Amino acid sequence: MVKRLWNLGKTERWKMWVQLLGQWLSELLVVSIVWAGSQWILLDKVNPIWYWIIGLQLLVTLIYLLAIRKINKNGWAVAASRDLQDRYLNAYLKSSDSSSDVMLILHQDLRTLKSVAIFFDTIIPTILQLILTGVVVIVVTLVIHPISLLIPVAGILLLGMGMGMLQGLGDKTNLAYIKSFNHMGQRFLDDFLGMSTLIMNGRQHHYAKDFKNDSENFRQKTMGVLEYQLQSLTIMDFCLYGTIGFFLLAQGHAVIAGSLTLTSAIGLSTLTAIWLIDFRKFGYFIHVFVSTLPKIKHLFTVIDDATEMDSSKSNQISKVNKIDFSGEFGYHQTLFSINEMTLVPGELVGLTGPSGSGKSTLAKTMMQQISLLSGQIKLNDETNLNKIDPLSWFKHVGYLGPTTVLFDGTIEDNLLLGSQFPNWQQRLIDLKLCQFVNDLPKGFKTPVGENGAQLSPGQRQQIAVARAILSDKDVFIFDEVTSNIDPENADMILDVIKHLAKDKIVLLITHRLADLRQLSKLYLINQQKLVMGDFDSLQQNVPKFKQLVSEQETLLKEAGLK
Ligand SMILES: Nc1ncnc2c1ncn2[C@@H]1O[C@H](COP(=O)(O)OP(=O)(O)OP(=O)(O)O)[C@@H](O)[C@H]1O
Repeated sequence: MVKRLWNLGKTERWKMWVQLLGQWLSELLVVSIVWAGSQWILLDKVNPIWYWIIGLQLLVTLIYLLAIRKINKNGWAVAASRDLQDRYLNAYLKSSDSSSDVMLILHQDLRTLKSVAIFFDTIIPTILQLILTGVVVIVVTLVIHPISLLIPVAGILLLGMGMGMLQGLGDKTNLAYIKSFNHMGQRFLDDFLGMSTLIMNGRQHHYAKDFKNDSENFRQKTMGVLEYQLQSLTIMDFCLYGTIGFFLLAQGHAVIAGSLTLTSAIGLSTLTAIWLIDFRKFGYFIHVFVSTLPKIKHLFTVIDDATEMDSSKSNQISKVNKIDFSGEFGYHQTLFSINEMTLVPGELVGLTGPSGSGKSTLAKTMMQQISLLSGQIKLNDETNLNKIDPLSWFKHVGYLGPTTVLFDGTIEDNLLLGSQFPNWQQRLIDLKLCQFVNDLPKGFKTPVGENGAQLSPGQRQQIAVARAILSDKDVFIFDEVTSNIDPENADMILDVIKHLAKDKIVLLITHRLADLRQLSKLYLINQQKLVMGDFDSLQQNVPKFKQLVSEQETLLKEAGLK
């Protein structure tokens, strides 16, 4: 996974190398100045090589700080984050349905996308800087006083062991914290939402006690996490600052013993201290990074799933003239099966059945949101739907469900979202759709309000149907579009759908009696099978259909609508 992250934003990666070089040389400049300064103060003369080293470091540092840093700032981090974001969003759009669970995951993923930049602008440069300084420390120490190298190496090993031991404890502490947080959140919400019921029943004191216990439990778990984090910091500090202290003592001892000059001891100590302080920074960043890793892994899973889907669904189609269905439909278990069903332009086909029988499942399968359990949906007698790229398929198919989605803007903005019609107003007149707009003072420029709040449900549905029709697809699926609106608007929309079906493939999913009566080709999901007929034949031959009809008639009578 680290390799995959490394490969993101490749073309801009050189900017990180420039940034790294600038940062690294400015860090080493401090060491060079201290080392040369100590020679100047203690020996009254400076080795000429320092002039060259300091001069070069100073030049690079100044160029970096004054010119490059401004232009180059985090160039790779920005490009790599954008690269990951593009790949993720592309994959997400290909594979999404818009259920609330998916929206929740999307929110989490977007947060991860924001936080992933730390990898490119901080963690990688810190690791590389650590390696570069490490090489300098090793080479210089081996040349000047090899035995001194043992101390930082031992300190780093000790640090690794300490952090490794804490890791296991950390997972347990974090899990306990998350559990108590979830529990507390649920309890709080339950109590809060049901407060008036609790008060009416005089039970608020009992729940207050529960709530108090939960908060105490939560407080303790939170303190546990804080304690653990402090312990980790203490161990890191103990190992690294302890190593620096011990190194200084050892250097002092070497100077007294005469095996090291004082100026070399000062130089080596400064260099090693800087290296160990970088380790301290790295320890913190890696902790942040490790906790983000599972979330980043999820982003790559979404991307990989979509890539896999892409390679198996690479076909395109120019026009849909025929759709044949055969197979089993459902989520994990078969809801119903189809032996044979064909949709062609020129005939309106209805689909009905009891609630939960799987009508919307068929629509979702056609929209490629779920897969067939077995069998196939064949297009134009030649291509299997599951081999068609979803984005290409959506150019040919339009779905409209019972819930209308309108966007804050004018009626015209909403109608023309996906419009292919240059002469769209004439098309609406021909269809006798959205005629209510003529009575509005601002006509098509009337604002609809958030999600169409300024319009009636029937008017909203007319706009949604009109928008679907103006997008000029080959195939239309209308799922209960006449169900939740007044009979007058529902009749008008049914007329429009019938008109549309004269030259388009149209499937109307409905249980509304007035619709069912007018459909000459009607499929009923009955006992997990599809039965075909028209209103009269189904009523005669299928008791379940007869029952559905009589239930609806009773409801209509009770509502005074019949
Ligand atoms: N995402 C899902 N995962 C698993 N099962 C689901 C999912 N969505 C729906 N179902 C189940 O599939 C079955 C059929 O649902 P579907 O929405 O297709 O029925 P329907 O005939 O359209 O019903 P209605 O007329 O009430 O809208 C139901 O039992 C439902 O609980």
